[in-house]
Amino acid sequence: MHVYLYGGQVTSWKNEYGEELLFVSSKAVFKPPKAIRGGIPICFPQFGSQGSLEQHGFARNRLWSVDPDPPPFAVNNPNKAFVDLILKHSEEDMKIWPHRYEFRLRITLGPGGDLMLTSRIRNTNTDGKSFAFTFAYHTYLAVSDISEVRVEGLETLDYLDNMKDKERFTEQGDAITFESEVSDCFNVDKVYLSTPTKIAILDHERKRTFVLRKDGLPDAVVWNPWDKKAKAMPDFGDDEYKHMLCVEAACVEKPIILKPGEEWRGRQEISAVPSSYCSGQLDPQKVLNCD
Ligand SMILES: O=P(O)(O)OC[C@H]1O[C@@H](O)[C@H](O)[C@@H](O)[C@@H]1O
Repeated sequence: MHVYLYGGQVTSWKNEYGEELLFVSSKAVFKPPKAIRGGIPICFPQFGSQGSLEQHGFARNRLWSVDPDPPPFAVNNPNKAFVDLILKHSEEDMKIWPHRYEFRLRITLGPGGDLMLTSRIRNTNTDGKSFAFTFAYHTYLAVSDISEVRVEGLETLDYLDNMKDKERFTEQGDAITFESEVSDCFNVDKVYLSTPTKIAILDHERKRTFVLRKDGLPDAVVWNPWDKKAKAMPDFGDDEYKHMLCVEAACVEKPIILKPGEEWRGRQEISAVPSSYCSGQLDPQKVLNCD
């Protein structure tokens, strides 16, 4: 696992065979001012462009620190490998977001190779003011070929379509796939609302299933830029959209509000398992029910 202090960002997560499980663009730039294109950027205190801040907020392009003395978690498992990072308000940032906060991020590699991210965000305002924020773990999963991928767990849910002015739609009954017979441009950019806590991303070609579990984050974003948008992004290769999919545990529709002294927690855990191990016939119910 690799973690950058720049962005507090995980940029590499491998399985026991040394295979990379996260996508990072070959054109990614690992220094300011832009966020690193790939891995797991943290979107805070604003997801997307709805708000006064730059797209996805500023946490992803700030320099975080290693937290020397993190407050303990209620349950601490000594067998896990983890790193604690912290980001605090700066005088400069208070000009664009006038709040004091402490954002603690614990990145844990579980005994089975699972990747867990736990965020604890505390309002440390001294002026008695609450603040509101939206959030996402903008997770870039590495996939063999986007046309071989299926996402399960989001069927029949409502979503906001960022490609259609954030209009609200309801997903049809089937698992989500990423092929388009009608057009060669298939930019997917949807915010699924109030989703189940478990989502499965099946990569048929690689026979790998990512199981994403989340807590404190009601929504889930699914994004792939497809070819036209890929070409327009300077830090993204023209064909790289075929080998990635963003599935992001998020809180977008209803911002989180914290009073001074209050703390919020949001967690995302991903495991990568052989599809057969979990699902047999790639049966969605079996994938979602396995633990
Ligand atoms: O290029 P950025 O700022 O990293 O954003 C990438 C994408 O991130 C997704 O989460 C958003 O839903 C998309 O709208 C956006 O295009």
